[in-house]
Amino acid sequence: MLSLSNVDSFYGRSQALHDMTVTAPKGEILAILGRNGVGKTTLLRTILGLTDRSEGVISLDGEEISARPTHERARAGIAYVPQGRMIIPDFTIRDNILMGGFAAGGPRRIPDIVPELFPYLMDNLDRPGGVLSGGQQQQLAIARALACKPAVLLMDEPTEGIQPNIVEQIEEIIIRLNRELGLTILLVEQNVTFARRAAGSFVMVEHGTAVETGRIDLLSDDMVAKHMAI
Ligand SMILES: Nc1ncnc2c1ncn2[C@@H]1O[C@H](COP(=O)(O)OP(=O)(O)OP(=O)(O)O)[C@@H](O)[C@H]1O
Repeated sequence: MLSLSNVDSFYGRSQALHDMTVTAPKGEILAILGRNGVGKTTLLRTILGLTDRSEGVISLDGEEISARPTHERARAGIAYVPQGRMIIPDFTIRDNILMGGFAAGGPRRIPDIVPELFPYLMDNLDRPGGVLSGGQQQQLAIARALACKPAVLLMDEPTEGIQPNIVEQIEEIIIRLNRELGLTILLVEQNVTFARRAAGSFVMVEHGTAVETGRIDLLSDDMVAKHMAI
């Protein structure tokens, strides 16, 4: 279980999260919902200690991690699939994947699940990451995160900007990572239909705070219209 209690988070003097309290139950997907710019990415970055400063308590399986540096949070089992994927285009696909293991300080090897999930990546390990399509780069970002041997995956809009025919593949992989590997996933998602299908619980973010949170079947169309319609 990953939880935030009364967390504030700052970029310089600008406060982006206000009194954020939310829990991601172990082995479940938590959908993080809300309009653009409300603080969803900041919530993920705060969990990893990537904003300038934060206050409040962040705990993983009952252990407080809020005071720890980012690399120790990675070693504690939290991996990040950032918005925009952040592939290094000149590095090979192999090296992009192995970078994830480097973050966690573990052995540098490609995780066993990667050939099964992403055969295309395995067949092209020596090619540069930059030749991949958006969807393939998203697969690579997920493979890189898995190399960290995570218990918790933070995923930021993983299907954004991806060709429609690949979106479904990525969605199925997210569900498999949760159902088959038991990963706890915090998923920033604009697609409410997919969030309802994949997630066990949700948090609706507005102005940097959780305005609604609960089991996913309590996510009403009214809440979606109120907090997500443009
Ligand atoms: N590096 C930064 N420095 C200063 N302010 C930032 C920085 N990153 C984000 N912000 C501000 O923090 C607030 C929350 O942004 P954030 O990116 O977390 O929102 P979001 O809900 O993830 O939006 P989107 O859906 O567009 O990614 C915004 O007001 C944004 O301008």
